[in-house]
Amino acid sequence: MFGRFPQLDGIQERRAASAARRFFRLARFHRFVTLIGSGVALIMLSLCMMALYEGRQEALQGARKTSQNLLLILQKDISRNVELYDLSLQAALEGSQRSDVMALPSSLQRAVLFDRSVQARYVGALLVLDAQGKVLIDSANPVPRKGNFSDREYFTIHRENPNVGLYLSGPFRSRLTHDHWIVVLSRRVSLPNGAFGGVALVAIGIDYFHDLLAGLDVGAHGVLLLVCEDGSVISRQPDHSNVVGRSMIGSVNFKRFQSAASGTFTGQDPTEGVRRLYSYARIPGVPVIAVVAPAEDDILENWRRRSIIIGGLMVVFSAVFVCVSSLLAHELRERARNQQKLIEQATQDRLTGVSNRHALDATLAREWRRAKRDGRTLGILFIDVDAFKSYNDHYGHAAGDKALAVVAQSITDCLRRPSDSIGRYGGEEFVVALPDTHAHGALEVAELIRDGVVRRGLAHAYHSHGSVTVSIGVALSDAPDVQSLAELIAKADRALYRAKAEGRNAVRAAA
Ligand SMILES: Nc1nc2c(ncn2[C@@H]2O[C@H](COP(=O)(O)OP(=O)(O)OP(=O)(O)O)[C@@H](O)[C@H]2O)c(=O)[nH]1
Repeated sequence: MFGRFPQLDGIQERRAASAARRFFRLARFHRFVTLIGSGVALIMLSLCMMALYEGRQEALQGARKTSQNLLLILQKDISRNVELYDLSLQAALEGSQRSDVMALPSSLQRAVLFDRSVQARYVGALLVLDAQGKVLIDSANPVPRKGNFSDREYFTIHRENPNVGLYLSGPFRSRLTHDHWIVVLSRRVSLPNGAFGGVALVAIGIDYFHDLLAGLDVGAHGVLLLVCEDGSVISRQPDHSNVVGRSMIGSVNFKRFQSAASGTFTGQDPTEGVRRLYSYARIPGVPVIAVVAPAEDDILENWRRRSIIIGGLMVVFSAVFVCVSSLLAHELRERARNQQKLIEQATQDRLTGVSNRHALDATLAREWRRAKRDGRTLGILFIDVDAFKSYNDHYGHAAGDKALAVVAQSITDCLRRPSDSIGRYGGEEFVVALPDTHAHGALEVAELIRDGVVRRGLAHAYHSHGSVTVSIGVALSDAPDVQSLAELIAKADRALYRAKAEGRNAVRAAA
């Protein structure tokens, strides 16, 4: 029953403590691994989305710049040509007002009035009309062609307003050139007294605008447009021939073109349902608005393709990252569990669930050191199950094991402070450590334990008390003859011996 208390192993205790620390670190950490993994994946996804969004904005910005450049080309080309045609117009107009020029022979007169620009590809004819609208001078024919143009809008505008200056008409079909679409650049002829003397005009074939737009690329679904400020379409790419001369008045987009000298906006083409990035500007010197409108789908086509690849890869990568984090967390959790099992196996008595001898030794050593350091009293209860040999002999070893587990649980139930601890010392012997406990308290706990075991009522017909009982020896570390833990245990052991000798089911304090 009584054995010598062995030397306590400090190294083993430290190892157990460090294993426990590792376990708690792992246990705490694995909960955060999935969270951190998901957080990192989310951050990576957000950064990728931001970069893709940035790419989208850059693509739109690039398209806006390209459109501005195209507008500039349109503005310069049209302005320069209008300026040249106007110079020819002014020369012809001034010449036609000089009597000496008009008195020249026809071929000489034409050489003075018309420079070579009137032979340019897109110029239909340069005409000077008299106050009744009849052709006075015709650049295309030495004998002026017959016709009266007093009903034309440009004619009435100049007749009614002397201050119009250079006027560009909307597109209309020419009477002189087989119904070809033209626009007319015109100036008023004023007599010396200021009265209306007719109109000088240059007819420009609409093909000029068409060819100009056809040379520019705005993507497969883009649109280029030249429209008069009064709303009549001069040219459009594509669908040029179907829309020339049509009015855009009432169109939402046209209202926006009118709202400022230049600008950009994203809008829907009402007839085609295509979203386009519209850039528009007025052509200096003439009442014409140039519009460059690439389709949003064309602008973003490359960006979309890139986004799908990068975004898809990023989503897959993030998912893999989260999966790996979860696997890592799972692995850590398993390790923590195994670590916990190992700790339990290393410190727990399998049969009773209380601390095994190894852990008990470590606990007793620690509490002894603490008691000595803090000047407090450590109480020790040495507990032995009475007549356990005969219990085993009569009820069998398996029943004996169960009885030991019941006794251990009964003892554990009596320990009220968290610092109190119990361990299986060996066989049917248990030791309870009661830190910071004086004689009165230790005896009280011992009595509680003894009584508790009796109350369990585990039948033991071959024991004089009729049920399983325990005997308890109590010793305290503040006794003058106790100089070491081994002496303390030995003292408790001796007190237990007395309890056994004096009838069992008893508590005895060390003398
Ligand atoms: N079932 C079981 N029996 C055990 C275990 N450990 C020790 N024992 C038995 O406990 C008995 C202890 O007997 P003894 O030391 O003679 O003491 P006792 O019969 O309890 O008599 P007293 O202590 O004088 O009351 C032995 O028969 C051991 O085999 C165990 O884990 N399970």
